[in-house]
Amino acid sequence: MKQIAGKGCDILIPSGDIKPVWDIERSIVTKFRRKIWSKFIKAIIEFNMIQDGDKIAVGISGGKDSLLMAKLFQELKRHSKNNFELEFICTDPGYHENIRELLVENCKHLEIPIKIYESRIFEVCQEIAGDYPCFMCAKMRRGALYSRAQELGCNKLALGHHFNDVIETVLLNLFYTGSFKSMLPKLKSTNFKDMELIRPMYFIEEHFIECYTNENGIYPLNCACMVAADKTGNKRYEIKELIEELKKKFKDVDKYIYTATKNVNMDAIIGWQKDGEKYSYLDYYDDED
Ligand SMILES: Nc1ncnc2c1ncn2[C@@H]1O[C@H](COP(=O)(O)OP(=O)(O)OP(=O)(O)O)[C@@H](O)[C@H]1O
Repeated sequence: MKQIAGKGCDILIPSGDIKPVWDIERSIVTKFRRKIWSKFIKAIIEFNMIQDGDKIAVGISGGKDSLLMAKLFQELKRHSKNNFELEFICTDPGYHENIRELLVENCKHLEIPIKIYESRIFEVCQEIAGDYPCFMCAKMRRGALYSRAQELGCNKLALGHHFNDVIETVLLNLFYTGSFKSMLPKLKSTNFKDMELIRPMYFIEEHFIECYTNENGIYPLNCACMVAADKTGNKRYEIKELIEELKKKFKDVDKYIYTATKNVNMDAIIGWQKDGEKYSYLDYYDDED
């Protein structure tokens, strides 16, 4: 499988065989209770992500993050006071047949009742997105997931972005677009009426997702992209490395990057954007006398 993965991707290969599903589920509320389960619950509560009557489409790409997210939601449904329904959906963007087989086998073993929908996303990106297919691919996948979710009567779409995705996004925006912008834990869709996107893994650190995956012998889809492999230098990996380097000298730098997104001091900001409009602090400078 390794030769199918994109260049520059981290490959997660478990050291042992996959454990029985019962053990895997138990590990979430025992060994990984503090580092994974509690963080999942914290995000759901802090950002008020689930309400009675919700029908949530859980996006499963087959990677480590979304496979864990599926198990977390199943566990939550078993214990939650909230009355909500779940659908597990995958848009197959054109995975290699071995990759698709791995996805199906994993979901079977993990008892995730996945619904897989065909699409030609990789093919389309290959044809028309030139040297930078990632942005287009992500947008198309998101659109396809929203459509499927809506067809299934869902009002929410859950994605498996985790804590490291969040802080890497903050730095990517800072360094490569010159803007201070985060990834929000939930947001309303602008294109799909009454649909909301939620990111319940917002506080879970990637390292613990890797530990859980490895410890349970799960072989997830590792960077199943068939398009971008040789085209783009992956900036996200560079940022990941940079954060790791910084952490050697300043252990909590990751926590501080996140905290900064909650502590923007508008009295010390030169300019900002809101609802597509640009503002400058000078617009208000003389009002403050
Ligand atoms: N083809 C897909 N079908 C369903 N959901 C998807 C698909 N691609 C992405 N997603 C959802 O969007 C999230 C973020 O996608 P991204 O491509 O950034 O994945 P990732 O960080 O590699 O996560 P994962 O380990 O779950 O693949 C995934 O965790 C998953 O919830």
